Amino acid sequence: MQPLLSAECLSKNYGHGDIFRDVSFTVDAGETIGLFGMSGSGKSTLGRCLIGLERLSDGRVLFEGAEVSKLSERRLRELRPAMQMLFQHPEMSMDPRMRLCDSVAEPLAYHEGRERSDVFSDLLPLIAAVGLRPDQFSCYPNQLSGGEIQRAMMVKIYSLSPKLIIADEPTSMLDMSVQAQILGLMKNLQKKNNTACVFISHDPQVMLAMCDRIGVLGEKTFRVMNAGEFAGYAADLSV
Ligand SMILES: Nc1ncnc2c1ncn2[C@@H]1O[C@H](COP(=O)(O)OP(=O)(O)OP(=O)(O)O)[C@@H](O)[C@H]1O
Repeated sequence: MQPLLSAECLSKNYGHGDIFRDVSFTVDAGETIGLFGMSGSGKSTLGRCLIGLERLSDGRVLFEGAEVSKLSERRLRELRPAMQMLFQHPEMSMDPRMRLCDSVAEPLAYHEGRERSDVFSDLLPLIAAVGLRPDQFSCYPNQLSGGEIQRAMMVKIYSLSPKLIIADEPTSMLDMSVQAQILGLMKNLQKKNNTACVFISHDPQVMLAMCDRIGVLGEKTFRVMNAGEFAGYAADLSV
């Protein structure tokens, strides 16, 4: 079976030497693969390259067999709902002047050519699934907590039924108990929708809680480990 995503010999440099080099891995439908590495190792850059938000220096990314960098603007726009990104600072992905009901409904409304208010009523089951109340969506982003905005962000992203989510440290700004709740929600939604995920984090415990396999970005090296192997590697790091 063809993988959902194939990363083949990826390299990136900004003109001052490679940030990462020779990165290869695959992601199957419904699978979560971690990207782990120290600060500055290139995790976020790699995540952006995977879905065509940033240009690679070398190598190619195939999404459902099609090379992402060779897709036309139109095809990339059509594919956008299938490839979503969840960020560390969800408030930056929400327009501060827009009520949350409009923000979360906007992508699906745009994609399907419908009114936002019409789309919002379709999102009620998803809103319940992430543990929010519909009335909270009358608020502006600055009226909710970080955990609540990340939940609202999940409504916005999952409304598009993505096949792949690049989650870039989505819980690192949240306290431990809220972090555990959000990770649990992500796991449930992924399982229910068979969504694949590339989960970026520098926290070994989060990697082990979320990921089937983990790609470790080292000093110009990249190695994919299974969870057992990674647990041993992480234990050595903390000695
Ligand atoms: N647009 C850019 N232009 C030049 N250098 C960049 C750019 N974006 C990232 N970098 C550099 O690439 C390197 C990797 O950055 P990146 O943010 O991908 O690392 P990271 O592993 O996600 O780090 P962190 O865990 O601290 O978020 C850093 O040295 C950064 O300064």
